[in-house]
Amino acid sequence: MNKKVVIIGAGSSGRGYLGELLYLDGWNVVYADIDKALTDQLKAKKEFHVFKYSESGEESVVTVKNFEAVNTIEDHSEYIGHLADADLVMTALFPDAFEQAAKDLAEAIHIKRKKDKKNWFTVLLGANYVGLKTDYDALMKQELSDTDMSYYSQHVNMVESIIRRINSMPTEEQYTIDPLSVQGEDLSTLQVNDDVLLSISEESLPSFIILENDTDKCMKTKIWQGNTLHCTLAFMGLAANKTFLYESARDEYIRECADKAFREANLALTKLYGDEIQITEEKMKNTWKEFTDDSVKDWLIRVGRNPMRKLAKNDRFIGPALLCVQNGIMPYFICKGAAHGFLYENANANATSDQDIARLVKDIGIEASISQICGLDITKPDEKIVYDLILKSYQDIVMENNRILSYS
Ligand SMILES: NC(=O)c1ccc[n+]([C@@H]2O[C@H](COP(=O)([O-])OP(=O)(O)OC[C@H]3O[C@@H](n4cnc5c(N)ncnc54)[C@H](O)[C@@H]3O)[C@@H](O)[C@H]2O)c1
Ligand SMILES: O=P(O)(O)OC[C@@H](O)[C@@H](O)[C@H](O)[C@H](O)CO
Repeated sequence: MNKKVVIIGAGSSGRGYLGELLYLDGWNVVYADIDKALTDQLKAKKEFHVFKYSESGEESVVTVKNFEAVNTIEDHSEYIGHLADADLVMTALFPDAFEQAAKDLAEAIHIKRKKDKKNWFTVLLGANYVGLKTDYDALMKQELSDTDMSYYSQHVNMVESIIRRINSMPTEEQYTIDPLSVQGEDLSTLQVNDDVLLSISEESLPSFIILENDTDKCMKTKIWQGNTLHCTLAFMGLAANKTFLYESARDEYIRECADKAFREANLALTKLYGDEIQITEEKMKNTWKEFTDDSVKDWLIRVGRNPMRKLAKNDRFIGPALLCVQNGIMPYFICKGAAHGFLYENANANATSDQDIARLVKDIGIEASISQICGLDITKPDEKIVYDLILKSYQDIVMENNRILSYS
């Protein structure tokens, strides 16, 4: 009999990456999502398409079938029941959903403890987030009673994984074929911390898993340099009214800035992890080949989405910028990318100031906005350098924009 896996979060990564690989690997997948429109469509259509593009731009399409879908609110008890008897649970969520996911996992753990289930409960955590396991563990501690906590320590294994495949919303053409479709790369592996072997044997794991012994390093070297470059392209591209990532990467000036931001971050990370992670020119060339290619039409609004999260202290700009300063490296281009994030205007008129940084800057000023969003304490010398670099860069961009306007 096929084994059952529940994926919490059936978005681009949940269904378009994890779900697709699990389907090809023969697992019974249950998609659990809070978005009713999405779960209704998954229930009704019973299939979706994943458009994948290889490095050389070749397209392949997988039609994913044989799954169940539950809404985490409307079908709550059915959802918790699935969690409680799944062989494996995976998450593909943004940080603002971690707390709710922890509550739901705690409910399932309570049921398992009451039923005296002695089998291990394995949860593979997925998100672009440095400190993923530590923060989930803390959330679980908050949600569980003492008795459930003791069950948790003996029978629950929460393990970090690295969601790496770039997956985006469909193009208009793909949307017409299938509104549930996802477009992205064809990466067919998932890195998972080898702590997973505490609760599952290697043979019982999905075959596409690659075991890693230091996922914190994997996460930092992903978010604090790859995503730094990616988001610099997004913030600068959006400020220049571009739509797709490849357009931004083909702009010589933007590409140069993102390239230099990556190199600053890479240099800082080598101080942490040694020269073995130093980027080679060949790798850099491949990166630019990939990002200037227009096979995957990745939307800049997706890559730059939720700029406040991305400008937070532990994320893709301030994380590597502080590491640079601590190691005597000036994070000039990282801070330039960050500064462009403060221009981010959400096109949706109903967007809250939580989504619309430009509006917050108008309301409270750039200085307070940088301190508040980036969590920088200007009484600390290292943090003051990063704060100043972002502030000066922002002022420079605004002055330059005004100059262009006044001469045109
Ligand atoms: N898309 C990518 O290229 C990519 C690559 C690497 C990492 N990631 C990371 O993967 C995670 C998911 O990203 P995505 O691109 O799939 O986003 P997405 O917006 O496509 O999907 C997230 C899904 O989570 C659902 N959700 C929100 N709260 C929930 C809850 N409490 N319970 C269940 N479902 C809930 C949303 O309705 C949505 O369908 C993020 O942390 C992202 O940074 C994405
Ligand atoms: O998912 P976010 O919002 O944290 O970041 C947007 C993109 O940079 C990200 O999804 C990348 O596509 C991904 O991290 C590539 O592995």
